[in-house]
Amino acid sequence: MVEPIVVDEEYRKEIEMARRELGVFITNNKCAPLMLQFAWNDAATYDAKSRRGGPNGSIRLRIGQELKHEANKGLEKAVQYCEIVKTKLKLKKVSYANLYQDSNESPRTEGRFIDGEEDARNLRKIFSRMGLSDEQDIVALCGGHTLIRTMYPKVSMGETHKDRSKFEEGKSTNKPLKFDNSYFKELLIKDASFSRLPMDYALVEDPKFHHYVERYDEEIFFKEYAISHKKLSELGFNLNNLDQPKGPYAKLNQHKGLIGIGIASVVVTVILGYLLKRKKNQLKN
Ligand code: HEM
Repeated sequence: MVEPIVVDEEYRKEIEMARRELGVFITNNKCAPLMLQFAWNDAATYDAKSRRGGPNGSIRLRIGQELKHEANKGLEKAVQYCEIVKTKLKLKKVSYANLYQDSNESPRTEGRFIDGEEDARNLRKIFSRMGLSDEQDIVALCGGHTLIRTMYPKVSMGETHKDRSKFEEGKSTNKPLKFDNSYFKELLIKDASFSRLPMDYALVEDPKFHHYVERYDEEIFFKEYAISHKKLSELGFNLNNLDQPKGPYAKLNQHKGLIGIGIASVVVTVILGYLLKRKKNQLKN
């Protein structure tokens, strides 16, 4: 029988505090694109077969290895932002040590990097490896690219395009800080003045992906993005099967799907809350 999960009250409070603080930080520093990409790249290491990797913040522990990979260009900044929040709040329970069980994972995550050059086949391969093989999840989540602004000359907080991107400078959307369905609309226009990643084109060219690109008016996109993002943030957690990886942090790992482990996994949920709130405000005004 599965024992009920008891979440330490102090731990829960710290997670809530971190969530609020990160929300404010992201708004003030206009760094939602960076943080969303950071959260995604961390989650995208998940391997459904071995149940290793995933949205657990372990990306931070592989500085010099994973973070130095070109696919993660400039994401050290996101780690620094998380550190700022962690230090400011003087978090005791939510510790990076929570994540150490994944810290010696780097050899296993080799080959799980993404670089934007992927075609439709590779996109399916990446998401299937993560256990997200449904086309709806793939296209909805890739809608996160509505926030891409790495291609702009100035990205955020003094960074330049070169600090964040290996791709040509250009514009990838008309409104890079606005979370809406314009990514899909602009993909369909096929306007050559937009800079696109090969994976972006794959979404319009593959007939099954195309179906979702066309279908995504703002309402449907938001609804389905929220569902898929929740799945993303819970990768590796199954309440009915707590046979989680063993080791000193196994207990903490069990809480993962409920409140998230460590700051970086909080980022995933904060981002979603932030984006949805932003959207609501936009509709009000
Ligand atoms: C397999 C799928 C994906 C690939 C291959 C991919 C690849 C990339 C690449 C290469 C960049 C950097 C572009 C540049 O250098 O200018 C990027 C940026 C970004 N990605 Fe993805 N991505 C994928 C899926 C996603 C998903 C699912 C999300 C969100 C849930 C996401 C969110 C972002 C964001 C927000 C940025 C912009 C960061 C910024 O402008 O600061 N990506 N992606």
